[in-house]
Amino acid sequence: MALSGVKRDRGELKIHESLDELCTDLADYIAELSEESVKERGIFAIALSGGSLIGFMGKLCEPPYNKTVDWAKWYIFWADERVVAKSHADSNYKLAKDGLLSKVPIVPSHVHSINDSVSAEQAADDYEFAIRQLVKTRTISVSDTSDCPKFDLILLGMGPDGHVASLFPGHSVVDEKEEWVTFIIDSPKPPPERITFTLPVINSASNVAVVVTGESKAEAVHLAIDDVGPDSPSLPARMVQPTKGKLVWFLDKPAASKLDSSQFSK
Ligand SMILES: O=C(O)[C@H](O)[C@@H](O)[C@H](O)[C@H](O)COP(=O)(O)O
Repeated sequence: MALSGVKRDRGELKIHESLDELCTDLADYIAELSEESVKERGIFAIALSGGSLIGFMGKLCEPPYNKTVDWAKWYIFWADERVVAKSHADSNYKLAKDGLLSKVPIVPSHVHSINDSVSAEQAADDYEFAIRQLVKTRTISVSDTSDCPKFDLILLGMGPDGHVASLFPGHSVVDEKEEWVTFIIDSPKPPPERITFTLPVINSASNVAVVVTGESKAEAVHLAIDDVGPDSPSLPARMVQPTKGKLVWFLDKPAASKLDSSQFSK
């Protein structure tokens, strides 16, 4: 059974005994949010990331979810994308297409991937423009407190350095406040050219889930969640603090192994 706890300002923590348990819990969580959102506004606007996340979402392609989720109402976006051709092995679009989107009946015109034939800067501008059009028509809701888009769900992974989306520690993109989508051409994790949602957009979402597994990330999980004091490095993952939305961490035991355990109950 998963351990869970709520940490003030750091959201809900769910710690799983096994990856299989984590995947089932994640599929349940996404399916429930999809149902709620479709009931409320007829649409589910979800932003994906790359990395191991897509593999962890695999159960959505299996019964019962493949038949019970209202896939026709899903609109797909990317919280970050590598600026490579959509057919390239590094493409987050390709990862999601092969691992999820091609296996469930999503409407092709609801899949909003980046323009991969222009520079990173242009791709970020084009993506922000596309999102602005969809906010205008309320395919994506709008935040009550800013003019930012309010995605129904943003799914993030986290690197061992504490990066989320393509917001890397110490990089100026972490401080971007004006743009919704920005770009980098010097990513420490290859490939170097990427576009990424900015923190104001991530923090305007109705729901944000960060999915993190493995011992190599335990220290960053600790720094992102525990009360570590002002002298500790402020990781991008720690800056994920939805203003009004709900934050949930999906962890396995190795990733959670350095967390202060006093916050959990069975
Ligand atoms: O495009 C990317 O590189 C990702 O979106 C990135 O932010 C990823 O989510 C983390 O690096 C975690 O990746 P893993 O789960 O594979 O470690």
